[in-house]
Amino acid sequence: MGEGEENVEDKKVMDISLKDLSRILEDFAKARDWEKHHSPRNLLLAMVGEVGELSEIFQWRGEVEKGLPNWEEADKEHLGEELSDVLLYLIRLADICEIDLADAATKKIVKNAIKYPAPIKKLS
Ligand SMILES: Nc1ccn([C@H]2C[C@H](O)[C@@H](COP(=O)(O)OP(=O)(O)OP(=O)(O)O)O2)c(=O)n1
Repeated sequence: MGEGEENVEDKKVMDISLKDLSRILEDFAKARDWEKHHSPRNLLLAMVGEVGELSEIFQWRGEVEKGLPNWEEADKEHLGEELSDVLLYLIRLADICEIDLADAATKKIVKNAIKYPAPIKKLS
């Protein structure tokens, strides 16, 4: 097990930065000599594959209620894993492309707020 991996597997992580996850994924790939496979295109295709696996969980279920009240715990756990696979490939893709994802996402939220201003609430 590489540096940082024990930490994320053994206890519930309440807060971790995108940068920390990036470094863990970099170490993970280095330890397995996978860096040669982690090209932007390969990572993008792997991520899209995981989006497909994520979609399969929702496929044929009909509309799903917020909080997934009627789901089995095992299905919720599976959902968490597929969401994580998408996130991890996205973070790795951004890192390999030398995009600071936290910075880019924060700037994009600001841009969205300018494009879609919230309606002004009247004082009553
Ligand atoms: N070359 C690789 C292969 C895997 N992973 C990591 C990123 C994902 O989080 C996870 C994906 O692993 P699998 O390809 O085994 O996919 P699943 O975990 O979805 O397994 P399965 O497809 O059997 O459900 O492993 C990676 O970084 N680089």
